[in-house]
This record gives sequence, C-alpha cells and structure tokens, in this order.
Amino acid sequence: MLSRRLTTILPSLRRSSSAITPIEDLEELIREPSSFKPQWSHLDFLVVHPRIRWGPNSPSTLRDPKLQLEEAIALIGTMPDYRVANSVIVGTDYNTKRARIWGEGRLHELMTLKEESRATALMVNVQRLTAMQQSELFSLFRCPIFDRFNLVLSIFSLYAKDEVARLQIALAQVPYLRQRLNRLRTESSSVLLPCWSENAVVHSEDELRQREQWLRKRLNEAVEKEKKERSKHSLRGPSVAVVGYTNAGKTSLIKRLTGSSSLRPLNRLFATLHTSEHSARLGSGRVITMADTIGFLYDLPLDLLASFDATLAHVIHSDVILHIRDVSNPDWRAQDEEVVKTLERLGLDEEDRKGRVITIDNKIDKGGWSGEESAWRISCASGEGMRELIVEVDRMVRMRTGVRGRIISLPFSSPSIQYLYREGFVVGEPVSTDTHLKFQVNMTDEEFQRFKSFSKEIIKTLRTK
Ligand SMILES: Nc1nc2c(ncn2[C@@H]2O[C@H](COP(=O)(O)OP(=O)(O)OP(=O)(O)O)[C@@H](O)[C@H]2O)c(=O)[nH]1
Ligand SMILES: [Mg+2]
Repeated sequence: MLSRRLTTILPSLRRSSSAITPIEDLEELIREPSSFKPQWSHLDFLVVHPRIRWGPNSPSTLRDPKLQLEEAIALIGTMPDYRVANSVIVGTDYNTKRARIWGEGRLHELMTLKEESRATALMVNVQRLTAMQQSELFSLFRCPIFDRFNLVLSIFSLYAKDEVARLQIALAQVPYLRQRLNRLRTESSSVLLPCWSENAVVHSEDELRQREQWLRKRLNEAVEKEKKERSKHSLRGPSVAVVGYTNAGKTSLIKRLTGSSSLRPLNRLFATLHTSEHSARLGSGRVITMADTIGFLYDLPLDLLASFDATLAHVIHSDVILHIRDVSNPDWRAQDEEVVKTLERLGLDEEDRKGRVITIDNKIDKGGWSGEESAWRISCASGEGMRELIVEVDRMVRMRTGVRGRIISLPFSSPSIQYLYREGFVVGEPVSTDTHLKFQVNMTDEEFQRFKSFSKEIIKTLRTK
C-alpha cells in the first residue's frame, strides 16, 4: 500500500483557492495584467520524462528521450522563478493510461527523489495528463502537478502582454476545466490549474459554456479592434512570414534582414510570443513586410495552438513563408516534422507549401546540415548565405505576387516620382530624356492600377489648385 501520508509543504498560493470566478471578476482579471499571473510564483521542479517502452501500441517518435527531457528543462527555465531541482527519465507503459502512470515501486522511487531533491512541484513531460492521473499524482506527491499543457499555459500567462493574449489563454483553459469537471472532488482540484486559482468542482457545464461564449465574444471584439489598429500602422508591400521551431533563429533572421533595433534574439524557448512586423528592402528595391512569429513546440496541444490562431492565421496567408530550422540541434528532424505538421494543421497543405515556403538551414557556423539540396544554408551569426537567400526571397516574392517589370516615363517635376521611390518600385537608375525621366519599375497589376489612380488624383489636385 502506498503511503499517502508523504507530505511536503505546499508552495503558498498567490490567492487562496476560490470557487468559480464570476464573469465580472474574469473581466477584471483580463483587464488587469498584474492579476493575470500563473498561480505559483516560485517552484522547484522534479522533472520526469516517461520513456514509453516499445511495444505494439507505442507511438512512433523520432525523438531521443534525453533531448525531450532537456527541452522540458528549458521550458521550465523560461519562467523566471521556476527552477529544476532534479530530473530523470523513467521507463513507462504510458499507453496503458494507468491512473498513476507508474507502478508502486517506481512511484516510491520518485517520491523519495522528490523529497531528497527538495522539489516543490512535479512535471511529467507528457502533452497532457488526464484529470484522474493529475489527481492521483497529487494525492501521492502533495504538490502542484504539471504537464506540458499547463506549463506552456503558465508561460503564456506570465508573458501575456495584451487583452487578446489574456483572452486566448483564458479560453484555452476552458477545455482543461471541462475535462476536470465533476471528476475532482478533493482538495487537489484547486491546485491543478495553471493560471489563476479556481476550483473545478464547483463549475457546472452550464457555467463553463457561458464563460466560453463570453470569452469568445470578447475575443472576437478584441481581435477586430486589434486588426483595425494594425491596419492603421500596417507596413507596405508583399508579406513574408518567418516560422519555425522555437529557438531556431526566426528573430535573428529578421533582425539581419531588416536591421530592426526593436528585435531581441534570445537563447530561450518562446522568447517571441507575439507576432511583430518589420520592413525590409529586397535587392530588386521591393519593400516587403516581414512577420516574426511565435515558435512552434513539439506536442503543443492543438487547442492551445488553436487559441493562438488569431495571431497565426494571417501568417499562413503571407505571400511567402520562410521556414527556418536550427540544423545544429541534434533534434532538428523531429522539430522539422513538428513544424510541417503544425503548418498543415493551420491549413497549409503540401501543394501550397511547395509553392510558398522557402526552407532554410540556420546555424551552419555551429556545424550540421540537413543534406537537403533544396534548403538554403545560412548563419544568422556570421551572415553566411544571407545574400543568396535574399535573392531567392526576391524571386519568390515576385513570382507569388505576379510582379512584372514596366517602364514608366514621368516629367522631371512629377510628384509621382516620390511615390514610386517610397513604395520601393524603382529598379536601378532612371534614364533621362530632355523633359522626362524613364523609370524601370517592378509592380503587380494591382499596384500599377493603384499607382495610376494615385497619379490621376495628384494631377487633378494640381489642376484645381
Ligand atoms: N551560433 C549561432 N547562433 C544563432 C544563429 N542564429 C540564431 N542564433 C542564436 O540562437 C538563439 C535563438 O535565436 P532567436 O532568433 O531568438 O530564435 P527564435 O526562433 O526567434 O526563438 P523563439 O522566439 O524563442 O521561438 C539566440 O541566442 C541567437 O543568438 C546562428 O546562425 N548561429
Ligand atoms: Mg523569436
């Protein structure tokens, strides 16, 4: 019989556990960043990676358990006050979905390890523990029990900078609560939730449905407002999005190509949590808008990803997508597979990918290469391969946006000249005749029509003056 009396001092909760948060309080929680925080301010983790034993039902995975454990440790390192006290890989028949995951012997070893390491939290490195598993593990370990889902949710809630992000996180928490509805009738329920403290027991399906509807409505409104704001400040030209596994070098690449001083590459998972846009000028003179995006992560739960759809959705509609991979990471193949899967889940099928995605092998200064002929090899650190990549981006942008070369002849004093330069349409030096300048420009048909109506407008204004 397992000892249920093994206790640890529970880390103090930010707020005392309460019943359901009424919608009015939720509103306040979402408005007020300082109250929207992970539930625990400081934790020392025992990280356990369950290595699934090979068997007829085991899932196929390219991943090395050691690398998976390292990634879980790096994820915890993303939180400023979370530390890893100890970590271990333990064989398991996880597929059997046993309530306690491991047998008694293994559990005893883990509980001893937790005590010896003075850990105050347990992280089981699986996508999501069932409500039953979480509750059972809590009754044994007497500390907060994390899986990848609630760890990622805690990270997101700590760094949620605006209302949209906070609403997305609150929405992502709904299915989590629903799964635990009515199942948990112990004290444990109040410490199982990653964000603010709530008690799943007192929720009813109706209350949750109301909350979900309210959150969706608020989220739609907030997204519309943000869209309007964005369109006011929106940058010009074709759109190029940079996607990839977290820490692959997306921000570094955009910083290299745009020189944007606001970008800060960091050696941290999820360093970028919000899409941002930056202007770059290609060799052809075209101005493009580059979007830096949130990194993908192995096993990032679908509903969590879906809750961040609002940000990622427009990325998928970019004219060109750069998929950057860190080929110096021994795990790059599995990461690559995960990114491709995620893009598919977001609606980018194989055919679409072929015509729109440029695959990039980054960090070649650290060694490693995918061996794939079609991948562009670069180093954001040394700048190697950058020139060739820019030429390829230019080619792809032109192909995707149907840009054609044209000659436009304008009088020396035409105000439209400024327009052509400002929009980045001009290629090379103009040729002058006695009265006119001849410009070689690259424009799509749509841009040409817009230019013509702009010129007409200008001429009209000049005439009426
Ligand atoms: N050696 C080397 N380091 C690189 C290179 N590119 C990026 N890095 C480093 O890799 C780390 C991650 O870079 P970021 O550009 O922040 O990566 P990211 O893909 O934006 O990461 P997230 O925003 O966290 O998803 C930083 O420490 C960079 O300095 C490279 O070509 N060579
Ligand atoms: Mg980044």
